[in-house]
Amino acid sequence: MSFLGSLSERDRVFDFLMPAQSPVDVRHGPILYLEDVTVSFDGFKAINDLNLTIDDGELRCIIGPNGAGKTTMMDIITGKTRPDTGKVWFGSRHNLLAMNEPEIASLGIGRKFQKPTVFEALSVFENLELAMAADKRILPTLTARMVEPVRERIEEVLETIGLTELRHRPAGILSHGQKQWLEIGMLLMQRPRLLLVDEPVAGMTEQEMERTAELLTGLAGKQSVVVVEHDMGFVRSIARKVTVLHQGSVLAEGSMDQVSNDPRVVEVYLGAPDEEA
Ligand SMILES: Nc1ncnc2c1ncn2[C@@H]1O[C@H](COP(=O)(O)OP(=O)(O)OP(=O)(O)O)[C@@H](O)[C@H]1O
Repeated sequence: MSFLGSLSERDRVFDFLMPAQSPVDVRHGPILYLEDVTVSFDGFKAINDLNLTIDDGELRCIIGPNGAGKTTMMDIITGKTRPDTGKVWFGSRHNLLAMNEPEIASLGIGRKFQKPTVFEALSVFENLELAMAADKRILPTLTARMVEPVRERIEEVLETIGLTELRHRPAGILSHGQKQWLEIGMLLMQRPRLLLVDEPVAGMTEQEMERTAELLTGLAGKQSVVVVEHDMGFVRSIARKVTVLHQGSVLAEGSMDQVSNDPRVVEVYLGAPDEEA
């Protein structure tokens, strides 16, 4: 049966408009749970007995010096890197270590890499449309027969990312910040439960940073958001709970004030208080 034919057979139009197929169970605990996770590269422990929990709807900032293991941690959550030991669970139902990358993504874990990867020749709207289709080969068919729920979802996301006015402009003309928001929008099209965002404000203007802070804090609650960022001013502006990674483990965790006054954090990462600003 053709793709469009199959649509008429179904009581719902697109899977992306529905919650993740196998719901994440957070009734008795966090949405993300890492226990005693260790991974070595050629004998070097990039992640070393890491324990981390993220609550449903939480916005968590992860900071730490270069090489602390932040990227490797994200790679483990998304299934790109397999740990040597430990447990990684998404809610109480999904053991992420038993799943591959596409399976993990389909649970509703979206990852935003530092560099934006939008399709520059396509319009903002088309980029969102493209992100919606799990099978990108169906895009031409979809464009010709746009269904209302899809359009509504795109409009909703355009509003969230603040690009409604630019919806018909090619993504190539967007500023760096706008491209980053578009890419976040592309992830939102799939209604993720957990968003992992790597250095979202690198290269942004002050104004773009402020808008990004509003965007990310606005997303929290509806989904869980984990932000890895080096810009301490930005972290301070969005932070609720902050986790400091160092040598592959959690060095400190708490409010921004708590961690930035922790002498161990000052020593390995932030420097003397007067250098912090
Ligand atoms: N595939 C790999 N092979 C060998 N070593 C690796 C590999 N991936 C990461 N490492 C090492 O593991 C450590 C942690 O790296 P990671 O990129 O996770 O740190 P990070 O906290 O993200 O750093 P940054 O802030 O610079 O992005 C580093 O010492 C890095 O060199």
